[in-house]
Amino acid sequence: MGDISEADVQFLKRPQGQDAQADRTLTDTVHDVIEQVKTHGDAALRDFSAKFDKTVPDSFEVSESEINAALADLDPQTRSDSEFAIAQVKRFAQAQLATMKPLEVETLPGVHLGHRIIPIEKVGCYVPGGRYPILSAPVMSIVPAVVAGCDEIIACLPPGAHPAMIAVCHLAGAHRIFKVGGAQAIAAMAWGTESVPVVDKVVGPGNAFVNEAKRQVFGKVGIDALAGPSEIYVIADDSANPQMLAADLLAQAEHDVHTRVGMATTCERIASETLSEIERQLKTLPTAATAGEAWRRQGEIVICRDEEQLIAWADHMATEHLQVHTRDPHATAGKIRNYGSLFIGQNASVVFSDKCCGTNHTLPTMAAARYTGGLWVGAYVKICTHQWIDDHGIAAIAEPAIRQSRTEGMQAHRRAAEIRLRPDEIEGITGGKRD
Ligand SMILES: NC(=O)c1ccc[n+]([C@@H]2O[C@H](COP(=O)([O-])OP(=O)(O)OC[C@H]3O[C@@H](n4cnc5c(N)ncnc54)[C@H](O)[C@@H]3O)[C@@H](O)[C@H]2O)c1
Ligand SMILES: N[C@H](CO)Cc1c[nH]c[nH+]1
Repeated sequence: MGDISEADVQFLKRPQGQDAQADRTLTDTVHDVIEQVKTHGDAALRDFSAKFDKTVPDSFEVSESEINAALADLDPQTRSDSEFAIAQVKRFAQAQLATMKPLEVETLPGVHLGHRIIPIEKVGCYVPGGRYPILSAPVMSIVPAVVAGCDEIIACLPPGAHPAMIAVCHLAGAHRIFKVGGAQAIAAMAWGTESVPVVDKVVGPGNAFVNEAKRQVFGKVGIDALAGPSEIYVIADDSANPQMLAADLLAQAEHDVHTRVGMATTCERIASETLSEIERQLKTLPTAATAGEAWRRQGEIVICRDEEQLIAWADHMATEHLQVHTRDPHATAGKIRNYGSLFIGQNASVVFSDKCCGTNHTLPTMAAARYTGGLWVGAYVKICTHQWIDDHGIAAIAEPAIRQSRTEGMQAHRRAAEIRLRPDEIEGITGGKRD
């Protein structure tokens, strides 16, 4: 398993290729945004807000009265649904945090090693808000930071975002909220401006500009993962329901014309029925302009020989969301390695995780699931090791360190080890005869 390519499977529908020129333009645009924000601070934020968001707020920071107004205007049912989502995400994050334990272990007599779990002090949560007011987005980025115990949690969202988004940022637990969007928000949180404070780590999903900016500021600040335009993949056998598959694929396709959606199946009937069903459902979908374009550009349907090939293909795609619609979905799921989050069986639609079931909806895209999972409470803490060595331990650990340092020609390292084993004997340090 593992080595599989497009030549091994049959395509009923292929996605269009990536546009390399568009990728280069994105990189250059974002580089310019970051440099301008780094050099000119708030003045650059004002320029980019005018250019990309067509609105410049009087103040980038959301005031207490704006928060209160946003809370007052929040429809009670919407508030209670958001509070439900907050509670669900909090419960799961708390349970996940409880699996992370501090460690103290004596690996040799006298050699004590351990780690502590330390919350990151300042985190910046990017809350996407360009196309849709995704009310669960602030919940996913902010609630785990609260659970982790971060001291300073700020949120940035586009200046045109719906006020309900501000209200949910507040309900989720953000300490300060800023109306700055896109790459300029990421640059502001990484480098700081007169209005926006520097953070230690930037988290959260966003469009291609936001993700390219996260990639470019990585190093100056930490980032969670690249969580770009949404993706969904479904693997299915002949037991699947094409109407459900089409509905799930279109649900992600409505995000963005860059959304990658696809399915692989061992059953040609399911493949062609899903293809027709997508076209049928698009006719009545109010967001068909975006969803239809995403499907035409990025949609794919693949036919695989058998379940083994289906699993190899899913691992090859390493998509953000992977739904498993087979007769024994738990057995199939247990064999898959690469996914941002796994949705096992027909009832587990991505839409539930998107909104409120409690797993985090911020997940790796662009095949980053090969090397990372999604945003979680663990992304807001550092696991930092420590050690202490008593007199028994010195005897066990110093000799190999001395020999290794000598072999490497690292004489200062050798001396620093030896002074602890034979304190009076080191020439050049304690006046002894040994060097
Ligand atoms: N992977 C995940 O976990 C996940 C979760 C939620 C949302 N998403 C994705 O987040 C994205 C949200 O995108 P969005 O656009 O609605 O909101 P967004 O907040 O990510 O981006 C809006 C910002 O983009 C900037 N922008 C717009 N056009 C620009 C241009 N031409 N040049 C430079 N900057 C520009 C603007 O400043 C604006 O504030 C979608 O692609 C969605 O699929 C992903
Ligand atoms: N599917 C997105 C993550 O890729 C999250 C989301 C929430 N609501 C709708 N979508």
